[in-house]
Amino acid sequence: MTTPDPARRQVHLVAHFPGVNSATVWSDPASGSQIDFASFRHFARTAERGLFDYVFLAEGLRLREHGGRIHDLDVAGRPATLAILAAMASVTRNIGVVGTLTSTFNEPTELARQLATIDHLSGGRVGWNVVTSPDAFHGANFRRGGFLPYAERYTRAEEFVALAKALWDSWEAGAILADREAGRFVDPERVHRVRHRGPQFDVAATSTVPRSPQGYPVIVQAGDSPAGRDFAAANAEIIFSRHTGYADGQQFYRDVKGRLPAAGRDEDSLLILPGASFALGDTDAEARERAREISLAQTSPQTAVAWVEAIWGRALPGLDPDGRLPDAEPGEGEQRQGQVSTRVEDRIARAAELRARAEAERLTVRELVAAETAHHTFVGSPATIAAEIDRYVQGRASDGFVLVPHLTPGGLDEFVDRVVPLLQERGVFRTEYAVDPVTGANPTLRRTLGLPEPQRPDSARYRPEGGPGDASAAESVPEDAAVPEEVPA
Ligand SMILES: Cc1cc2nc3c(=O)[nH]c(=O)nc-3n(C[C@H](O)[C@H](O)[C@H](O)COP(=O)(O)O)c2cc1C
Repeated sequence: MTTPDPARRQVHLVAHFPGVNSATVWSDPASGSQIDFASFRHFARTAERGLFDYVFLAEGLRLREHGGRIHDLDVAGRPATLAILAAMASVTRNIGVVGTLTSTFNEPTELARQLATIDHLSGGRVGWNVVTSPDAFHGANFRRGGFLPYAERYTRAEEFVALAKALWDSWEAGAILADREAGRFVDPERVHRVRHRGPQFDVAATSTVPRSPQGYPVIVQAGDSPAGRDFAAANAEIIFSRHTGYADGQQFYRDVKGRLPAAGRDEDSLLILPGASFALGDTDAEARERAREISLAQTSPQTAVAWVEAIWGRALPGLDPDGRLPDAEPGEGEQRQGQVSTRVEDRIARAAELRARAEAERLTVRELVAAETAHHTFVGSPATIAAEIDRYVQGRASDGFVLVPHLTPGGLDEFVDRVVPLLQERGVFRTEYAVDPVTGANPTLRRTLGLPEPQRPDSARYRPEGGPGDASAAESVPEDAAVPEEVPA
């Protein structure tokens, strides 16, 4: 084990709890529960043993459906994010805990309070992955039903995050006096009400929670459109991306980092971490064989048929997973709901492409689906995978990876045991967390990530005599600053 080499870009690693979905091999005898606390504890502690930056949860607000029925790969459930973050924080000490929570269906004051609370309980180790949620299928879960028009989802996200930050910043340092002699606990002059009027929210709120040890939770974003990228450049400190190819990753990296100067930010204030899966073996050949086995295990006969039906947009009764693709042409219906990746623009062209591949490679339906959905980013021996991760980071194709193992909860263990030491030997991965040598205090998540702590806005902005500050930023201001009656559009 060597110390990190300051001349080389450092790798960031995130552990994505796999739960149960189409990439998880739940039928493997080594697979455990996706909901028992023991699974979350094992996974979070393994990631902490591997000195990962944080452990991560995606969010699914509604069980997927296929052909109007619950899609079985979601039946096992998707437990709620905040409770799991708190639980994982309580059994770890230094690693960050980051959860996905939609800005489309939550309310800012309540969500800001929940996140700030866990940020305090964990010693400043929390992050929030702000997503805008995919569609009206999920929207039907909520009070207003339906969905927002696409563009409005990002304007709502902007307003949501601005309001959350105003609340998180609304307690000044030193607001808690705890002065026994004077009998004063809080200095009310230093706790500011936030008055916000905007197209999405009209709120007069006070935060019930002081600023956290890292200021406020780290903001993560996952969304790929130009609007999503602009939102990230203005608001996020991390992007969870889908761009796992090397050249594609470099292009995405340049694009997003190129948007930062317009937002007054520098390159290192935003980290780009694509999702990645891996198949390890003692040798590269053994790893390739293992990757093939995993893809086949991920594609049960039922999964293969459901995948083809989702592309074909219709039920295909009698389709043999060990036989050929159907002769019938695709329909126009939506067979699958709640899964963005199965939507197809031109079904007939896609069907022709699949038929051509199956014929050329002499593949059965199941083999074809396994080949089409195989998405291991890293396949090889520990040395090969460590070298590959290092290449991506030095080549600015990413700042590291969000690793998604195929087994819950033990799928990360071999990566921690076999690949992490090799990254450390290369001098590109930490060999310890930055625990305070005097107090023993844990590092905040921002510190672990090497991100600057957010500066609290100048207190003058919070006082009537200081004026409202920048009027263009006055959509979300403390109530005791002058607030315009109407927020300019
Ligand atoms: C890598 C990645 C992960 C995502 N994870 C989630 C998730 O866990 N839950 C969710 O509701 N949406 C998730 N989304 C969806 C985004 O929030 C967003 O709704 C979607 O990508 C459409 O926005 P876009 O057009 O800007 O990409 C994810 C998107 C990406 C790219």
